[in-house]
Amino acid sequence: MEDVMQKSIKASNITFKYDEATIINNITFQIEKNSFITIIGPNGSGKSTLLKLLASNLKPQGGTIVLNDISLTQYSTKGLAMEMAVVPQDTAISYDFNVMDIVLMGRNPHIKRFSKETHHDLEKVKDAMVATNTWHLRDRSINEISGGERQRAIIAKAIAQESKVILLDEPTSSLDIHHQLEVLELLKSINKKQGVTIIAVLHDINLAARYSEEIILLHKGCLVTMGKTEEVLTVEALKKAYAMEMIIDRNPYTGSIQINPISLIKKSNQPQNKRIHLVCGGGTGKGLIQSLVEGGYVVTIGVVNRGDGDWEMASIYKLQMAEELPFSEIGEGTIEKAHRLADAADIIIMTDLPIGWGNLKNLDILYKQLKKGKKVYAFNNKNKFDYTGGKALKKLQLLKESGLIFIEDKEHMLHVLEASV
Ligand SMILES: Nc1ncnc2c1ncn2[C@@H]1O[C@H](COP(=O)(O)OP(=O)(O)OP(=O)(O)O)[C@@H](O)[C@H]1O
Repeated sequence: MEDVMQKSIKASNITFKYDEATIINNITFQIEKNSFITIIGPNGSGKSTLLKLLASNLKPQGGTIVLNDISLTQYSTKGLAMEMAVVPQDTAISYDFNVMDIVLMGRNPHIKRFSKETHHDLEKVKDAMVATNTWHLRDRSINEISGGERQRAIIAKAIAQESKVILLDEPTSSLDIHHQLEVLELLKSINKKQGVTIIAVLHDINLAARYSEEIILLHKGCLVTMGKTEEVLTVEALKKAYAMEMIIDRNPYTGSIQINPISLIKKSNQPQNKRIHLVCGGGTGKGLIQSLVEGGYVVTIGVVNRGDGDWEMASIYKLQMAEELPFSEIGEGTIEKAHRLADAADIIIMTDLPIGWGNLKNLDILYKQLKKGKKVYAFNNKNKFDYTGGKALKKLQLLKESGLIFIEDKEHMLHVLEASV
């Protein structure tokens, strides 16, 4: 019993259909009080429909939704409005009210029948309008302000309503980046300071990652996963929902996880099984790997250390690799594998990677292929190259004498490859 009381919302096996099409398919989840949760998923996955079900604007054909231990079906309109405010996706309003009148409507559940708003109601309205930066718009017609201003006004109405749950459908969709952050910061602050549960549909995964503590991930009306943001936003889960490869790292400024989608669409009229072996490491080859794979080349990698940026990118594309344990010196078996991969390649490229004692043997791969008469390219080093006290530089000199071709950067390399096809 105690457990149930803690839950703000409990949805059990909810199913919703439009005609014969199942839009929400047997979804079960619980949302704790004071949560900041976002619903994400690709277009048409059922996010808005789920929000409308939670708002009781739609009724599920199967399953139940319980708010604070009471089924949604038991609430009167006013009773539900005391508990829950809704900011819909479409904020267009057909009547020509001024902005303050609209925000004041948020106080309706609190105003007794046939009574007028009190000073307290007006104070609440003003507070909400100041917080959403709409107070200066109070006398303007709701239909004569911008879409972004209207969105903020509707959020002000929801805040003025003083309910313990606010549902929002894409609250930042028509806002510029400044107002997006302002609105999400505001929602975060009322979530933290006033304990208001925020449930928002967001299509921007990075904003969801930055602001929400928990995420519901939908795909074709089914729940892919739900849980703490960092646990839900995994490459696997996102791949399943969005049918795209993504790289996940951390935003160095905000510390929140950051999703970088990678397109896998291969161009058709492209190079035809030409094999390229890439000697890279430490993330110096990430961009090139992506461009080469998307360009239709068969790319092999190595030796790289497991877990580094290039290894991660190559793993996403499932490339053949000669890989070594993290921070380990290249072993005999691994270098042999790298030689075999390079033997099978038409072209060898070395990125702008630093060479230390651990990966010095990688230079031997280049030397062997030069001796075989293959084209071997190396990026002109912009960073420090030699961490072996001169040994790597000596080997580089030998490579130069053996015909190593230097290129400037990734774009230059792609240009050279294109010209040589
Ligand atoms: N009124 C309706 N009648 C019939 N089908 C509908 C209706 N509203 C939505 N749908 C369908 O239900 C599915 C889910 O729509 P929904 O708007 O919930 O998805 P969504 O994830 O919010 O999408 P988006 O990211 O594009 O806003 C879609 O296939 C949509 O075409």
